Amino acid sequence: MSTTSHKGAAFDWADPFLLNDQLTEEERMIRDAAAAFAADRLAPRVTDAYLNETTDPEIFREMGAAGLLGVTVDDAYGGVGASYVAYGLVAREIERVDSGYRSMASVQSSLVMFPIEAYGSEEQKRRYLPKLATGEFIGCFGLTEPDAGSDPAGMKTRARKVDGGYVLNGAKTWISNSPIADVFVVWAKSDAHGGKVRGFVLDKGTKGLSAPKIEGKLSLRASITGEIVMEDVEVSEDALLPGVEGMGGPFGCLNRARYGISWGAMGAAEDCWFRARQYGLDRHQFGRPLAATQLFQKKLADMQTEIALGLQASLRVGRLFDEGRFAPEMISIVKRNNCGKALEIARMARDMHGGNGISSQYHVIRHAQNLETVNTYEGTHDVHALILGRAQTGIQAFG
Ligand SMILES: Cc1cc2nc3c(=O)[nH]c(=O)nc-3n(C[C@H](O)[C@H](O)[C@H](O)COP(=O)(O)OP(=O)(O)OC[C@H]3O[C@@H](n4cnc5c(N)ncnc54)[C@H](O)[C@@H]3O)c2cc1C
Repeated sequence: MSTTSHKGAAFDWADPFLLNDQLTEEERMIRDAAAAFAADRLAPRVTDAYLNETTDPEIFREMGAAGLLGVTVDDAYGGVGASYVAYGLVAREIERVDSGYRSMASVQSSLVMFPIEAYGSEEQKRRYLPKLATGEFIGCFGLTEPDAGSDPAGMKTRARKVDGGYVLNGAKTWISNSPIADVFVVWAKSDAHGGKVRGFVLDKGTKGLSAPKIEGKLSLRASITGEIVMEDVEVSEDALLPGVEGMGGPFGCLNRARYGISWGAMGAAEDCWFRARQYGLDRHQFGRPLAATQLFQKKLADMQTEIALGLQASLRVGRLFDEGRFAPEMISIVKRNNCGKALEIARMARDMHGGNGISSQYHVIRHAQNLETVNTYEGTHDVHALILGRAQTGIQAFG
């Protein structure tokens, strides 16, 4: 990295606010392990996976072996027991390669392991968490439905109480990992609990449970997505997550995943920024490098600025998370802004690569396509604006 001395202070163009210095030794070690894993195991596979729309389930086992699943989960259950900042750093390194790979890991850690750890019985924790941590089990999280996306409380999935358990009926859609999942965390309105939303943990192979793949995605193609169809799925009482009732259950999980996404999106943006810079130095037009032009440098400055600010904001929210002082609105700020800025940066990097920018070999268009999804899932850019508008005005504008 080039450093320029100025009155004794060093400026590292790639780390303008010296984020590295603000991390603990453990956080740096976890980040470096994730970076090495991403470079060695993920980067060589991603172009083929993306072009062929294939997801190798083995990646979960490899992530587990590298200690990248359940980063914040208690080590007594197979997790790493590290900080939320460490979790964010892992997301950043994985998404530097591809948002789809980060999605696979985010779902496993924040949307499946977290609710089982936070809301599950001791028996559920012991049964699922260690195998989810090693990647032997793959998890998915079913909240979104065909008619309930931004408004998940409008879900139609129902759990009907029967002797010794429940019968579930309904359909979930756009569910990451579902076609290859062993463990399904699904949310349903339960008649035994006054119609309140409850969480259930279902096992693959249960009668009436299926998870067809959604074909033809032009974004996030390295991460498999499917439906969850539940037709009279009968489960015993011990499938219910006992520790939570109402929409606070799924939102507790989403808070964590969204926070991780705020870091991840910046990882994808950094990859685009670094690639655009290098391309500008290497590519000559009109007898000089593209990087010698003012317009090119202005674009690099915009990228550097947004990424430096975005990472610093995510670090702050992560520290507040670790201190138990976070509010969901803080997460809306960083999820919304970092995803929106990352998408702009990826599109800009695509443009700066000219015609080469549309080739899979240069990676930037893949990031741009992926970030379209990242900007939409886990609360769209606009819905997070409405959450922040409500916080300021006291008026809910959702509908
Ligand atoms: C690849 C992929 C993976 C996903 N993985 C999962 C998963 O693992 N689990 C899961 O449960 N879900 C998952 N999702 C679903 C995702 O969370 C939803 O797509 C998202 O919540 C948006 O819902 P929707 O698609 O129904 O859009 P809609 O809610 O129909 O929104 C459409 C548009 O309308 C806007 N809009 C909505 N309401 C308002 C309003 N009140 N005011 C103004 N504008 C509004 C939105 O901002 C958006 O621009 C995934 C989605 C994708 C694409």
